[in-house]
Amino acid sequence: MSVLLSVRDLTHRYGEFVAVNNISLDIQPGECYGLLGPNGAGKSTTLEILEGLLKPTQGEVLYRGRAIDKTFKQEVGIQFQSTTLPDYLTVYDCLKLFASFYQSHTPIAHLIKQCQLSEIADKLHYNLSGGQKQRLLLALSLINDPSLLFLDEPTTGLDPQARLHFWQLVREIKQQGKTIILTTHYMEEAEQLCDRIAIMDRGQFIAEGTPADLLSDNFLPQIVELEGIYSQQDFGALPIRLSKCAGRTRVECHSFNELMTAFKKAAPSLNGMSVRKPNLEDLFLKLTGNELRI
Ligand SMILES: Nc1ncnc2c1ncn2[C@@H]1O[C@H](COP(=O)(O)OP(=O)(O)OP(=O)(O)O)[C@@H](O)[C@H]1O
Repeated sequence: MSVLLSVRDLTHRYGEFVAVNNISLDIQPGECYGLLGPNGAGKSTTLEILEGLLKPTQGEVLYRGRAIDKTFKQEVGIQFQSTTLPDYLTVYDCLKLFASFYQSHTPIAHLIKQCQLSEIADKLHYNLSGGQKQRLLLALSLINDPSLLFLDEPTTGLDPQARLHFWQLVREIKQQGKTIILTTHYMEEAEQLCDRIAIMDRGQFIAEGTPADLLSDNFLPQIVELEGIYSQQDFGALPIRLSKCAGRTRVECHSFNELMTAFKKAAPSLNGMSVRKPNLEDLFLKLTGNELRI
């Protein structure tokens, strides 16, 4: 399968400050690729370069093997976090306006149905709720039936129902064969939607791969959290990884049953015990640390 978007040795500086530091990646057709990272990691800068909106200081971006040119703009869709539109436009007017920018476009009725805008098609766009606004921005980004869709933190500020709804929409769009590049601060969102992710920190990629591979490379299969402080000795020679925080012990292990069998002390209290699989939030914190980014 040929690569859709290829990024080589990309660096971007704002003055002396290096915001993106020599990253390379390949986006395959039909995949959903997630760009994750703490505040200030360089995600938006990278995204703007990939969208063709910002010229990198160094490096190249190739779309279908060619440098980004005018045809690229016809083939991509960008869902911005907000868009400035005249107040007097209804949802339908906004779609009509965006359709007029392209020689051919997806039928507006289809987008209204797909993005569940029927009931609000006549509403002024500035009166929409957060979830409705995101659905309109998504519909606008799909107006030219793009092959490649950029979603920049598309569910920030949405309530859980609206977020679940939005995820379903993204899955449907993906099923149509579109390629998606997504940034998000919600690890569950990345786990739900992304085939592959990259975690960025201080302008560099510190991990890249499928969520499943990254989790199995970085964690044992189960995480057991116990009330109280324990040490390796309490579990004999069982291969585990232990960490302690605020009166609790977190144990990574191959199997909960094995862990309990190996336990040398009286059985730990079930109160406050949890058993779960590692997730992307664990991975994110493991790789980027707990320090607040300012
Ligand atoms: N126009 C600019 N001029 C100078 N510095 C900038 C500019 N835009 C971004 N930066 C800096 O570059 C770094 C990366 O910013 P960027 O917005 O790409 O990060 P991000 O990962 O998208 O962050 P967030 O998750 O907070 O949106 C930050 O330190 C930011 O302050």
